[in-house]
Amino acid sequence: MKLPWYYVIAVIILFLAAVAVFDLFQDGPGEGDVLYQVSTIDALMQSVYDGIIPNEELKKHGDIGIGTFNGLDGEMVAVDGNYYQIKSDGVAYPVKDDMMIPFATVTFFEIDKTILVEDAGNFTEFTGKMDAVLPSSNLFYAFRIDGQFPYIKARSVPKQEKPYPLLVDAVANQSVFEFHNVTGTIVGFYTPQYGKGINVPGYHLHFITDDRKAGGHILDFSIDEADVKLDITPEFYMELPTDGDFIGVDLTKDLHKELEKVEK
Ligand SMILES: CC(=O)[C@](C)(O)C(=O)O
Repeated sequence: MKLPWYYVIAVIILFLAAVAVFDLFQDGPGEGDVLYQVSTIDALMQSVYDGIIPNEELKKHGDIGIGTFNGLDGEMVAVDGNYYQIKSDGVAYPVKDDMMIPFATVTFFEIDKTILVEDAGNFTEFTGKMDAVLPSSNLFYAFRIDGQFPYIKARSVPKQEKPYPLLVDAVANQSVFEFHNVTGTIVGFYTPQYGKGINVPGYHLHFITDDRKAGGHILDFSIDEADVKLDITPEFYMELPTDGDFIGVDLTKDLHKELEKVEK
């Protein structure tokens, strides 16, 4: 018995609809929640600044993220699939596809949870409020916070020349930018304490203004009221250098004291 073509079409549509509805009621993270990382923070701390993949490759793995560029030339902010390089002049430049990346963390952002944060007077208070409501301190998360912020203190670092200095020495020449009552987007990641050495344990946040013209690596900030959009990223993929300074760098050291000087 040959079914009329419209019967077949109807069955296919019904099947696809059933799959879509089933997916909507699935708990937990969305599909493809992969955190994609280039190199490690402890390698960066020890001057591994030569890029290993071009930004054209990196952006295939995420539409939101943070990082830096070849020679430690500025701060990366990726949001809505647009990648920006905030240089030490404080200006956000579009990232060219051939720019090489030594360190970055990106993902395709899917909101799994929205957390209202109120009256966080500084980064430490923000951390305390978030730590109290995170689903678990054992998971990796991506964050996005759009809004107006009473205060943001951010930095960028100038391009370094070889022989490269340690990150803790490079940031001694950082440019610091202070924003007051500024509207924009904070993007970043939470790394569990067991991930130290791989990325910044706790919160690593970058900022870009609403007009996408300025920003940097967040050293301090405050929130009156904002929705923190959170993406649970249970899968982790890391791209490591197979040559250059990474091969011989000592990654057994405990650098948490140096990291505290660099990150905040
Ligand atoms: C260079 C910089 O500020 C980074 C990559 O965001 C960091 O070191 O955390």
